[in-house]
Amino acid sequence: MKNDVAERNTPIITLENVHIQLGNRTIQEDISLTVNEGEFIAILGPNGAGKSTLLKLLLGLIKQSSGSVRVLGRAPRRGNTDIGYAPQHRVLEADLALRARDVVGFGLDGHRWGPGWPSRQRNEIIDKALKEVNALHFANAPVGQLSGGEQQRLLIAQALLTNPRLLLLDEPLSNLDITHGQEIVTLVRNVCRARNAAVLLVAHDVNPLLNVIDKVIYVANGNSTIGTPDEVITTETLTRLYGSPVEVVKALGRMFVVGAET
Ligand SMILES: Nc1ncnc2c1ncn2[C@@H]1O[C@H](COP(=O)(O)OP(=O)(O)OP(=O)(O)O)[C@@H](O)[C@H]1O
Repeated sequence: MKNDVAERNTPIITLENVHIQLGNRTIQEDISLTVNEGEFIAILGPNGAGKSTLLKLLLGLIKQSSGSVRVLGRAPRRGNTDIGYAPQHRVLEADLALRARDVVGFGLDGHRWGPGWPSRQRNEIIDKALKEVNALHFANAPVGQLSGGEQQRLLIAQALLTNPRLLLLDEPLSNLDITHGQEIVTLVRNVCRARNAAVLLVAHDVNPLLNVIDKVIYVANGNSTIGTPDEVITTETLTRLYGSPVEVVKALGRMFVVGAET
């Protein structure tokens, strides 16, 4: 079930006519959008379209060349504890000796309960996050021996440590099969609803997310648009974004984009 409309009227992110240039490459020509409190949004688009770049912009890791960016009422800044971020993740080495709870604890480094606080509070915060992602039972396991889905849950726990109002998840479903991907989607949906946090989740396939997301941001060929999946994932809209013929096929409650590298 999606979020209640009444909860979704406070802007958390506002981009106005934002142009992003990296080196001599234009990543976004003119992106404008608003994300409201508690919204669950998928960021979609082909490889290299600029999905991760959009997250980096919100994190203050890169800067727009023109236009206005507001996140939680301010210009983006590094180290904003109101934002939880889980970067793109590759499966960890099997012989990595760190425990799961140590990996989650890295999310506190640089914050109030960082490594200088080997305290009860630090452990309580880590345990609370582990519980929220249903990972307490493997808290002391060597992280390299955990499955891709279990490792992904740890990254989400890490991102939750500072009680963020905005969660940015970069491809949390990559490397997961359908069942484990669905577990992560349900988990993120529950977190989003329980905390009324906005979530931006980068993905390659909208289908595992169709029943839970409020909107999609689709980026392609330097262009972007935001709306519900039914508004955005259409032959007409995607052909305009890509600047070349694209066909959207809908079957069995799923959406397929044909004619573009997705
Ligand atoms: N510092 C840089 N200078 C020039 N180009 C860059 C720089 N950093 C990233 N890029 C380019 O920007 C583009 C967008 O990268 P980004 O990682 O945002 O894409 P993405 O949509 O997340 O891709 P993927 O789905 O493959 O992860 C890529 O073509 C990348 O090579």
